[in-house]
Amino acid sequence: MTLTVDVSHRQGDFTLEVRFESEGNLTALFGRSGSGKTTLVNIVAGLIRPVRGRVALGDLVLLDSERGIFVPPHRRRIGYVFQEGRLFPHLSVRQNLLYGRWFAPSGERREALDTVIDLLGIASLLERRPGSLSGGEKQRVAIGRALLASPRLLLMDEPLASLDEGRKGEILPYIERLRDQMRIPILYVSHAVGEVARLASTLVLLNEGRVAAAGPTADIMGRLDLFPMTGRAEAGAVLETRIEAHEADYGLTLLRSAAGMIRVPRIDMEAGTPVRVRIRARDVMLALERPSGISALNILEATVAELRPGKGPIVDIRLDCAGTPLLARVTRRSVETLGLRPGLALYAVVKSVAFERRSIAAGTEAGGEAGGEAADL
Ligand SMILES: Nc1ncnc2c1ncn2[C@@H]1O[C@H](COP(=O)(O)OP(=O)(O)OP(=O)(O)O)[C@@H](O)[C@H]1O
Repeated sequence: MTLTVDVSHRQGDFTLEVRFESEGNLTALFGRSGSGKTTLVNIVAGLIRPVRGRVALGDLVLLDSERGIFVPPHRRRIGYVFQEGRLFPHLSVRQNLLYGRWFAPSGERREALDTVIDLLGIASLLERRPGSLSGGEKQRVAIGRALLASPRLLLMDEPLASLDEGRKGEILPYIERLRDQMRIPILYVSHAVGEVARLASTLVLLNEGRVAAAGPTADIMGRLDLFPMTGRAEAGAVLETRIEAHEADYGLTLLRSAAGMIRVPRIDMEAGTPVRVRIRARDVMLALERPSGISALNILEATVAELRPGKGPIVDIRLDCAGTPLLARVTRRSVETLGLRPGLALYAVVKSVAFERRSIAAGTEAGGEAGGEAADL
């Protein structure tokens, strides 16, 4: 279902001027603090009425200032998951979930309680009170409560921001299942690049209240000009791959991608499963000749597409690996020594151990039917 947003708004000194369309199952709004993400989400939810604009979900118009249409928030049937779960502390998990279902119009309670409990793995928590749950468990219950209201759209505003790394890793697979198995579009706010790279089918990059770029996640992540906005330190390319085979003796998995075969630590999923991997620019080495006698297992043929000097000694490089962008970060000295320039053919070298669990995830199919668990390395 297409989400169309075209709005203008002013609050204090801040101007929001945003326009995008997304057909992805999970659209991430990504940008620095103060770029306007929460304002935009609140406009979509109907909590803020913008000066001008249009918001539509498929054929359903939620806002159209020209035609005088403004569907009030409680009529939009939009689920909202906040940074902290906001569960009712005096109700059990089961009661919290049933409270969510109360908002679903009768006859449209399509998300059966058991399905949601199973999807989010919260069966063992049902009789507990929120006070005794971990942060990750609370968020899973909050997502469940939102789902049971049969929303047309799910808004998730930094749902993992209050969790530590371990808890984030615990909840990400559930969000992936939600994305792949439920037919509810998700608008997901984050300023964590790893999270967005893993989850988003479409990425909308906001900068100072405007759309700096919007499109498929891999395309946006592969653009050097956006590094200042996506964050230089964590920058990396996203590759869509499929499991080719497992090398049981070595505990490795072989992935097929347009850029070539890639070996990563074992992923417990069947051959053929789509898997998305993120290769950080700082984990990629370059060689003019095919290296031999080297421990790194991944050697990909590439052509230099673009060089962009960063601060100090660093140069960011976009490579073209059979049409797929890969990013590398080397020193200015290496650029000179190797004579790196656009058009030069070379080899990109990536260690298998550079692929940590958090940089690998079950990928999304175009139709959103992928399913599968996140890689369990
Ligand atoms: N009620 C308000 N009145 C005036 N200015 C506001 C109001 N609410 C937000 N702003 C300003 O609007 C801008 C965008 O804020 P917003 O919360 O949408 O950003 P954000 O991208 O969600 O940031 P963060 O990641 O920190 O949550 C900020 O400059 C903020 O100070």
